[in-house]
Amino acid sequence: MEKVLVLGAGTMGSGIAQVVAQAGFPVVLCDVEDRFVQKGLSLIEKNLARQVEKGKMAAADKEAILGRIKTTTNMADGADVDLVIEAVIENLELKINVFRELDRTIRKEAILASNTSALSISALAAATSRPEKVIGMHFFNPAPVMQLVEVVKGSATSEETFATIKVMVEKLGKTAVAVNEAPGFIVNRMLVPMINEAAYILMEGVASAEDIDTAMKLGANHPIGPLALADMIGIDVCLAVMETLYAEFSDAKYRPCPLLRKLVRAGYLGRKTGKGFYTY
Ligand SMILES: CC(=O)CC(=O)SCCNC(=O)CCNC(=O)[C@H](O)C(C)(C)COP(=O)(O)OP(=O)(O)OC[C@H]1O[C@@H](n2cnc3c(N)ncnc32)[C@H](O)[C@@H]1OP(=O)(O)O
Ligand SMILES: NC(=O)C1=CN([C@@H]2O[C@H](COP(=O)(O)OP(=O)(O)OC[C@H]3O[C@@H](n4cnc5c(N)ncnc54)[C@H](O)[C@@H]3O)[C@@H](O)[C@H]2O)C=CC1
Repeated sequence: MEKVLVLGAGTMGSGIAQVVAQAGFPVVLCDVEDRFVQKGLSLIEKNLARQVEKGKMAAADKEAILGRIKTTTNMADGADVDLVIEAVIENLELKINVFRELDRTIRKEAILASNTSALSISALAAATSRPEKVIGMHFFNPAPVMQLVEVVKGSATSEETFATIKVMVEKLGKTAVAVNEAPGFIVNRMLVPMINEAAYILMEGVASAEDIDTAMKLGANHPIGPLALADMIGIDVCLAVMETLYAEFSDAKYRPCPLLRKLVRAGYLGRKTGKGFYTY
């Protein structure tokens, strides 16, 4: 693996680009508009500056990492990469279109990976002429901190592609777990229904947001409470995961909490919009 294109410079794309550049690989970071790319880049700069301030990183290393990140709004600037990590919004139709375009634009030898939270890798692969080179590479938020990457095999993913990505995950300093495609993979199938249940507890007036979060921090030793976590993930992403689980399993136990929908409709998506279950 020599060069990587990260598509989408939001919460995850920016964090993933940082991880890849920090591991020494050149990165092309692409989003649809320059202001989104610049926002992602400034997030990376802020994270690296914090590491320098804490004495955990040399200032020269920060500059070297930033020097490895090239920004663009034109996917074709990454045409010669070895790996694409797609991190655009969690919408199947959009991702299918993106994979169709990637397949046309990026050299045929490249692996096309998706950071999708819950969607079908096989559906994305079917939009390309190289389904054996399409795979899930699911990072966790915040990507620079969280150790896990779920490596998700779709119906057509080859063992060679899986092995290459597993080695890449190790080079990024992370731990891979192997997943045979299923809605929500491993973590989100358990974690997001828990967040959904916390939203129901709030909606039913059983407890306040603060008390729900305190309960799970002190009663279950979670690092942050489920509602604060939802704000960190993005309430739109949580809702999209629940909708995928509900539709794919056709099982009422995954029904999305109406409060999630109400917050998303209001534009209260969490930290990224300054308001969600909490105000920032
Ligand atoms: C939706 C999906 O598809 C999948 C998902 O991602 S689900 C979400 C998975 N993530 C989680 O469950 C996260 C749960 N929360 C946590 O683990 C912790 O609260 C946390 C790591 C996020 C923050 O830890 P904390 O102890 O509360 O705060 P803090 O002391 O400020 O941060 C700890 C470290 O993380 C770093 N950090 C925190 N937020 C960060 C961010 N957004 N980006 C980069 N680094 C960050 C801090 O700089 C700090 O680094 P050092 O140890 O090097 O100093
Ligand atoms: N937020 C989280 O905690 C996690 C999210 N994910 C997944 O990662 C993906 C991205 O999520 P976030 O970063 O949270 O979303 P986000 O909303 O923060 O960022 C998405 C970015 O994609 C851009 N985008 C949209 N269409 C595009 C296109 N055609 N080409 C290039 N860029 C495009 C948007 O402009 C935006 O900047 C989703 O699939 C999500 O489910 C995975 C792990 C954790």
